[in-house]
Order: sequence, then C-alpha cells, then structure tokens
Amino acid sequence: VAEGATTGYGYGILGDYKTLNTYYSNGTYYLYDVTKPMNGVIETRTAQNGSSLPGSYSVDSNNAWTAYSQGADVDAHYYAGVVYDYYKNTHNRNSFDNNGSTIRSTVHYGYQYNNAFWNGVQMVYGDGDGSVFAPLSGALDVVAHEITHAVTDYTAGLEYRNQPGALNESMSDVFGYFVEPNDYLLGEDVYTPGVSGDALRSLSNPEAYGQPAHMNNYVYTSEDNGGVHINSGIPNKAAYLTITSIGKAKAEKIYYRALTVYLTSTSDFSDARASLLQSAADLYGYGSSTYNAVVNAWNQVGVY
Ligand SMILES: CCC(=O)Oc1c(C)cccc1C(=O)O
Ligand SMILES: [Ca+2]
Ligand SMILES: [Zn+2]
Repeated sequence: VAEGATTGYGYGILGDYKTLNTYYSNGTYYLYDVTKPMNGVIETRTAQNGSSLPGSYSVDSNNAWTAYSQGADVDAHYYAGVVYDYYKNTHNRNSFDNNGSTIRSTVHYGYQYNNAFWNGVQMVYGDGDGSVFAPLSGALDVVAHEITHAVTDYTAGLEYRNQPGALNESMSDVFGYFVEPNDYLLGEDVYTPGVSGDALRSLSNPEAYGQPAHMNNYVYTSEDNGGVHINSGIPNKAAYLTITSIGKAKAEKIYYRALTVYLTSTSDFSDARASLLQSAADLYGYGSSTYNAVVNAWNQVGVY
C-alpha cells in the first residue's frame, strides 16, 4: 500500500490486547490516528527517557505493537482515542479545544518518572519507578484526567492554585470518573503495581488517601500550589454525592455545563456550588430533584 490509515494491534502495559488506529508511510507504521471527525488527529510520541518534547513519533516495523517497552505508547494512544470519543459523543466537543486540535501524547518521559501532566500544549507521561507507579498512561482515568486539564484550560481556565486550582484538579478527577465509571478510584490501574486495592485518590472516600472531604478540614498550605491535590477532596466528595443522587448521565451534563459556561479562572468552591446549581436549574429546573441534590451535596461538604 502507498500510505495512509491502517489498523494495527498491540498490548498495553497490563498485557491487554488492543487494536490501534495507525498510519503507514514508506515502510514504517506510526501511532497517528486520522479516523476522528473534522481532522481531529491523535498522535503518540516517545521521549526515549529523555526530557525533550515532543520527542519522536512512536514507530513500528510491522504494525504489531507487542514489545513490552511499547505498552505505554499503546495505552497512551488508545486511551487518548477513548477520551476523544467521550467528549465528542457525550458533549459534542471536538478535542480539548472544541476545534479539532491534535491530541499529542509523549510517553517514556524522564527516568522512572512518577508523574503525568498537561504542559499547556500536550500530554506527558512518565514510566513510573515500578514501585510507586507503573507507566502512567496505563490508566484510562489518568489519561482522562490529563486531557481534562486541557479542556479546563480552554474553558474555565481555572488558575492552578488555592481553591481555583483544587477545582481544576477536581474537574480532572470527576471527568476521569465519567470516562472510566467502573469505580470511584483514580489511578488504581497504575498506582503501586505491587499493592492491590489501593489508588492515588478516591472520590467516594477522599480521607482514605489523606484528602479532606469537608470545608472544616481545608488545608491551608503553600505546598502543591496551595494544596490543589489535597483540597480537591472537598469538591470531589460533593461530586460523588451528586453522582450517587442523580446518576452519571445528569451529573456529567451539569458538570460539563458548569465547566464550559459558568466557571472562570478565579472561581472558588462557593462559585462551583453556584455554577452547578445554575447548570442544574438550566437543564432540569430550579427546585427540581436534581437541583436539590446538588444543594444537599455541597451542604454536606460545608460549602455554601
Ligand atoms: C490522576 C492523574 C494525576 O493526578 O496525575 C498527576 C500525578 C500522578 C502527579 C502529579 C500531578 C498529576 C496531575 O495531573 O495533576
Ligand atoms: Ca478508576
Ligand atoms: Zn491533575
């Protein structure tokens, strides 16, 4: 074949078989997915354990991405496609900017790097050190978390510090749940590979992982940009209470509307409560059971 879209397969970091949307050109296959509408491209690259970005395209000679070292590439590529499909199919959003921008991921970043991040332009995933983390693109909720940071940057633009920053973090965790709703845990598929049953965070029980779940326990600190990964437990708990009251289908609609219509860069927890109530009123009516469930959830975490 000359060149163009191809379908390959490979194994993720957990050894799970996945088919892949790839691209063939001049004897080489690339993790370059051109199957999305309106030219929404998904491309995956490798930093080859260096720290220069974006790194080189992940390539393969026969479109069988089966080497253990390719697991992180396979997962980053496949899960980015799942997240693209979630936002398009559920919220009619075309990529993180709603304008079909390329979702670029770079894996094998750094050496035994226990981090994943959106750097304002692309997703970046470390391989983990094998103890704290397995390669971080190996968890769908982590990939959804990172891509949601991009969505937030293009919409509410929540500053990454103090309460706006904790909301930023919470939105990424909450949409991580919406994309992977089989548990209320975050990062469980890649966190401490040697220990089963634990996670990075929990929406249902933030305290299990050292996060507050009530405003009375808000942590005032200069660490972690004002505790953005700590205080997110409070809006996360409110989200859990909302989801269990009104269900995922309604919850994701009011959360997406709050994020894209009402929240701004300096919104605090009280603004989040108001934004979600306004979204619930818009979609389901002021004083509706949905509206009242949101009132109740935020009352329970002490935010008014
Ligand atoms: C659930 C994904 C997540 O929290 O990724 C991070 C990690 C593992 C370390 C530091 C920051 C982040 C982040 O994306 O906020
Ligand atoms: Ca999960
Ligand atoms: Zn985050």
